[in-house]
Amino acid sequence: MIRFEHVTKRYADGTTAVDDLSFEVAAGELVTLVGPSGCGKTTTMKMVNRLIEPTGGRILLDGEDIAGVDPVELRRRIGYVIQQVGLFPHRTVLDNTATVPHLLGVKRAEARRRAAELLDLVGLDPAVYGSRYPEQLSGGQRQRVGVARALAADPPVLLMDEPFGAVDPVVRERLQNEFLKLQSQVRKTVLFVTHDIEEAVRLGDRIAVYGQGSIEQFDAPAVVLGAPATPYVADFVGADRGLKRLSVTPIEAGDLEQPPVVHLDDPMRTASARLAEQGARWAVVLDGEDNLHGWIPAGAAAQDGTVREHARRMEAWLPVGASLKQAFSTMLQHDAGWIAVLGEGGEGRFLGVLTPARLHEALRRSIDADGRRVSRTEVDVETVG
Ligand SMILES: Nc1ncnc2c1ncn2[C@@H]1O[C@H](COP(=O)(O)OP(=O)(O)OP(=O)(O)O)[C@@H](O)[C@H]1O
Repeated sequence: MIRFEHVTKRYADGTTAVDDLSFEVAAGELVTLVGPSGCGKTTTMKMVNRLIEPTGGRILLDGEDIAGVDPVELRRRIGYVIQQVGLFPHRTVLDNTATVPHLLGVKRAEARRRAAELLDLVGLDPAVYGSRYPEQLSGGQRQRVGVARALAADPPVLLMDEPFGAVDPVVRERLQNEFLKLQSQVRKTVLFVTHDIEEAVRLGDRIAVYGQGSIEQFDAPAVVLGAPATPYVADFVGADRGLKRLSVTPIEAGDLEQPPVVHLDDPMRTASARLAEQGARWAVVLDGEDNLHGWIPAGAAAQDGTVREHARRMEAWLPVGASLKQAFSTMLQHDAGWIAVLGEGGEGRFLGVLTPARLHEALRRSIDADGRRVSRTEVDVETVG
């Protein structure tokens, strides 16, 4: 969708901001450009909507060299969100959002109707906020209007330059989550500039880590964190990259342990025998439909009645595909030594359990797999103890 071919930008004073840059962003993909101040991120971005012209190479949009496209026409296909949103101070939130479609010839009523829908989509009730003026909004709300406005003309491409840079960390995280949800619905092709590696990792399908004017690594977040391509990237992503990586590494079925499983209607005698046979300290309890009910400790091995009378509920569970960070956090939240993992969507069947040891193994296996570019199931890890 967006393709950089050997793009260079040398400013008049001789500064080379971007040097022989080549990369591609697929349709519907969100790529974050991350790197220290002055490394050329904004220059890269502004070349896409021709606010800056490259001095070498070319940029293709949907296969078309943008050098031959009229800049005004080009910008209609590209939404642009920046840190200081630049809303019109004397226009209401609704009119701010409706401006571009209206300029493009959409009838005023229709443009306003669409603007109200978009405000809703970014989490601002149009009935409450639509008639306000920008100065009557918080910083986070202004950024949301900026995103709604950029989406108003329904462009296939979005350029976002530190859009959440000026709000406090809590609001920032909320905006990031909302934006991810929004992106899963609208699936724009997005180039997103940030200097914050956490933000880059959370949002990006892939990340471009910039050195000085060039890309040091262009990969999925988990790969950048698990297998940094150069010492520079390792240093940039930080010493705690293992911890950051937890949040971008999903739980896979192959990571799970299979404890003894009993059913609610099993006689206790059967359950006790199964626990003893496997030398287990607890078993997972499923109901008649094989859905997770809870667990039963070996200590409750009374011989009378059914499992139902002794089973305990289990709240610590996650769907497969949730992140290892969520798994760790769920363990801590429920003070649980393990969590149950269910099929897709969380309503699925019981797949197995994740223990701290298994979590650690999963992390090591996925780092190794990314480093060697093989699938996680192909990796064996040796464990200590
Ligand atoms: N108009 C200009 N003339 C000369 N040099 C420029 C110009 N604009 C940017 N530069 C230089 O080009 C380099 C890259 O700038 P750019 O704004 O792309 O960096 P950035 O990675 O976006 O930085 P930041 O995160 O601080 O915004 C910097 O060294 C900058 O000083």
